[in-house]
Amino acid sequence: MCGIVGIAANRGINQELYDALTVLQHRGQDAAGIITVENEELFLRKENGLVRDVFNQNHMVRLRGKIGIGHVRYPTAGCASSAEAQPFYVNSPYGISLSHNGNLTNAAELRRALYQEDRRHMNTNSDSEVLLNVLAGELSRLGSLTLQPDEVFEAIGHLHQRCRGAYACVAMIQGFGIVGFRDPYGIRPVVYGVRETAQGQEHIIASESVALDVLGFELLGDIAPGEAVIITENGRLLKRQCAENPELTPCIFEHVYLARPDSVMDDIYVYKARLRMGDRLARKIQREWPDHDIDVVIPVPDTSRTAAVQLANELGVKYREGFIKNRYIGRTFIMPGQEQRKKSVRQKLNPIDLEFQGKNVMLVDDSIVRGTTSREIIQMARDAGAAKVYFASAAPPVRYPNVYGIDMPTASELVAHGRTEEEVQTLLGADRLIYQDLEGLVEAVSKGNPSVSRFEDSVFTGQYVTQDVSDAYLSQLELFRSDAAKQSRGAVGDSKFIDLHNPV
Ligand SMILES: O=P(O)(O)OC[C@H]1O[C@H](OP(=O)(O)OP(=O)(O)O)[C@H](O)[C@@H]1O
Ligand SMILES: NC(=O)CC[C@H](N)C(=O)O
Ligand SMILES: [Mg+2]
Repeated sequence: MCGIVGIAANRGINQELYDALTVLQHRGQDAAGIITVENEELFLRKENGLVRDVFNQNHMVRLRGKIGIGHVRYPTAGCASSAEAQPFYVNSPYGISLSHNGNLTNAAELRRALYQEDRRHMNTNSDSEVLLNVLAGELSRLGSLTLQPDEVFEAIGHLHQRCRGAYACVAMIQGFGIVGFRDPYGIRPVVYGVRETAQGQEHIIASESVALDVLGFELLGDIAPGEAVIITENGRLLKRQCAENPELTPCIFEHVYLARPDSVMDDIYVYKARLRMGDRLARKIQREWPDHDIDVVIPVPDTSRTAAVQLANELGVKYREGFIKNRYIGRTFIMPGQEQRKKSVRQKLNPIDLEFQGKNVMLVDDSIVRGTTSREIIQMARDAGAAKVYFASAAPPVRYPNVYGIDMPTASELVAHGRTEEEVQTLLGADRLIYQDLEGLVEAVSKGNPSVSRFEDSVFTGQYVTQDVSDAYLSQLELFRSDAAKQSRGAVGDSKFIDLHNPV
């Protein structure tokens, strides 16, 4: 996942883009960027780091203009170099920049075709640069001197025919406006909204509705799978379905972990979906372990809190905040290397001993992925004096790699891959481990919008909705993106990179 935003307003939007990115920071902590345009001149600032570190006052005053787009990055392709921070920019045609959330599954083929057919050269391994060049290629074939909305819609229709995988995007086309679009399965989220001002309407496109709330925009809706939404420079909003067979299949993991609880996605309140995950999990415990001896339910902050509170309610057991989170440490799971992730769990969470001493505690997390957090936290609970340590996961076992914008490229790094639940329990050192069933999770999420009949749930099932993910593709991905591969290339961190980017 990454966070994307685009704003077209009647006054300077640098501060609002910045504010939107801070609200989307949970979607990517590695790099951030903003590009704006004024009088045909583009202004770009992007760098590795958190939003607050990337932009200083000098950068902000130089980001002039009433139209712009931004990005926070969590790399899932290429490497962590600042050269792959987004938005990406290409000068021809028109001057186009792009912020992308997701991951293409046919980036390598597209890259070859772009060189052979269009003589387009790319110097990074980022799939987002490929996507931008596909868009640029289509627009240069179709676009007239004064670009028309119909031409943009048609170009995006062609892009859908060529690109595979997940892409929720916002592009800025110099002299035209901004355009948001979403892949034909709608795997990653993207919404749009409007704000009335004395000077007329202003519009926003963003990954999550929470960015609209904070900036005072009214939510108009989600960009539908395959759809494109154009906001022209003079504030007109137009939308059109550009894909032939769109089918909404949103990523269910957004609801488990990725999104903020105060966002609404595809008409589903993430917060309520998480409450229902707690409900379903409680029911499973009541079914399978009616004579449980849990004294207290303790969440693993932050994301699991919502599910845990409901689980405790349903079970009629005390809910206690037994771990205090250091608010200055970000999300551990989306950190780039295993060493950093492991170290951060201990730095991030500290137990309050008296909530553990002599008690049978049930720790609740939203998910167990590599097992980094659960292993550490179970040991911390024991060290704090717990009599028994039970562990519950609001999601089913994560057993398969993700290829659509979550950096889980390697099956063998997933603690539940090829293991039974009992084996995972032993490995994590829990006295009992309970996972949510997939049916329970799907029910919890889809109840918010029963018209969503299918979710992208490959991390649990190994079934990939785009149907183009072969074993060879997965092996290739593992070869390039596993923790071990990144480590041996020295690709975690940025110190090796020079300015015209040389991938490692
Ligand atoms: O099994 P693992 O590989 O450890 O991954 C799962 C953990 O990572 C996430 O927490 P994270 O610290 O990223 O963020 P949070 O504070 O939002 O819960 C998630 O909420 C789980 O706690
Ligand atoms: N997580 C994402 O959405 C990442 C976008 C893109 N694939 C990148 O690596 O930059
Ligand atoms: Mg967590």
